[in-house]
Amino acid sequence: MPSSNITDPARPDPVPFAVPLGDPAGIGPEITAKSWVMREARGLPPFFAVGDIAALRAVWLGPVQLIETPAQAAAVFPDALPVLQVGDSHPVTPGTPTQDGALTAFQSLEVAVGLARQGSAAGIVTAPVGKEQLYGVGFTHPGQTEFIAERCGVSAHNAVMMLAGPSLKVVPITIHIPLADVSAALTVDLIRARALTTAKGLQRNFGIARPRLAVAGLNPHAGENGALGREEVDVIRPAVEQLRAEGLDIVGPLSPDGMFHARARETYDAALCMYHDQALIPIKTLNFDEGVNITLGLPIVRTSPDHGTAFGIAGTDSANPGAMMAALRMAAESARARLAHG
Ligand SMILES: NC(=O)C1=CN([C@@H]2O[C@H](COP(=O)(O)OP(=O)(O)OC[C@H]3O[C@@H](n4cnc5c(N)ncnc54)[C@H](O)[C@@H]3O)[C@@H](O)[C@H]2O)C=CC1
Ligand SMILES: NCC(=O)COP(=O)(O)O
Repeated sequence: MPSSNITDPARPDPVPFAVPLGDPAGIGPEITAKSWVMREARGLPPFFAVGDIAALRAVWLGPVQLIETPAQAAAVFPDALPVLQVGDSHPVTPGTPTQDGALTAFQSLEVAVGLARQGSAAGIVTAPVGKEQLYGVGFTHPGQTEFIAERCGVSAHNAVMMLAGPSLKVVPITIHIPLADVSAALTVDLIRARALTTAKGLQRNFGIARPRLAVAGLNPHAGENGALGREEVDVIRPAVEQLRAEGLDIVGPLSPDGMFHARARETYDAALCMYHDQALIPIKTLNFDEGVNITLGLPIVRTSPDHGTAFGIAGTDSANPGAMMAALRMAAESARARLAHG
């Protein structure tokens, strides 16, 4: 499989990134268009939208140009936002998701992953999808992370969701499952797989030679040695000890409430958290407008803004493109780091 290559000397134009527009009724089209407007000011890599041009037209009057292949994108990009149309065009009302829109989002993701896997795109930067809407049209994965991993032949265990911002990087060990199921889902194997992929991902995508990992407990005060819950004693500490014996620079389980203040954050490169909100609340509090969701452990580059579809503000021209631009920049940096570090 070709690696993500944005500087292939045999190709005169840089290979562009594919941006599946996500739910057409969400803010994905708006933040993609606003990112294109800021392309020079923010030094963004070339990219093309994958989806329904009607979704862009519903929120933006700027220049768009249909392309038939990704190879046409680099030449178009300086003057117009290139769009690879997926399926038929459907009417789009921002803020009102539809089944047709969810199907377009699903198909756009599939197309974009295929283009990245075959090397026609340097990677993918996904705009937000509505998970409830996707589930409604037969999407059987918990999220895009697991879908992309499967299409790349990587098991869900070995694909890691990392949320990364200027102040913090976090990894949820369990992701989109009910809180009531978290304890049963936590195993030494899962923590080990996520930690190893995270360490490798920090080296490969961020150029951190010897990553330092901090592992959160699950219970208040990391369980007080079993008095406030057994998960730390039975699962988390054994996993950390095994990983340390394997050579990882890793500490924990730490009290979750005390590991995200500024001085604590200086002691590690990424925090492994036991469930979705334990990881995402601190990063979104600190870095909402520049937080990036990057998938580690894949043969392709995949990033995304940290936020969702924001249906409530879609069509009001108030969506902040900061996280989308950060996702585009991180995709380009990650592709470069992969070339340098292998
Ligand atoms: N990567 C993805 O595809 C993600 C998708 N989602 C999906 O998004 C949908 C809505 O999820 P919520 O929990 O409401 O989160 P959300 O991130 O869409 O919205 C949370 C709050 O932040 C605001 N907001 C979000 N992005 C913004 C931006 N760029 N500029 C200004 N304000 C912004 C919204 O207006 C809302 O007040 C759900 O269906 C969920 O499945 C949620 C997170 C990530
Ligand atoms: N809360 C993060 C999120 O929903 C992103 O999920 P994914 O669709 O990127 O797997």
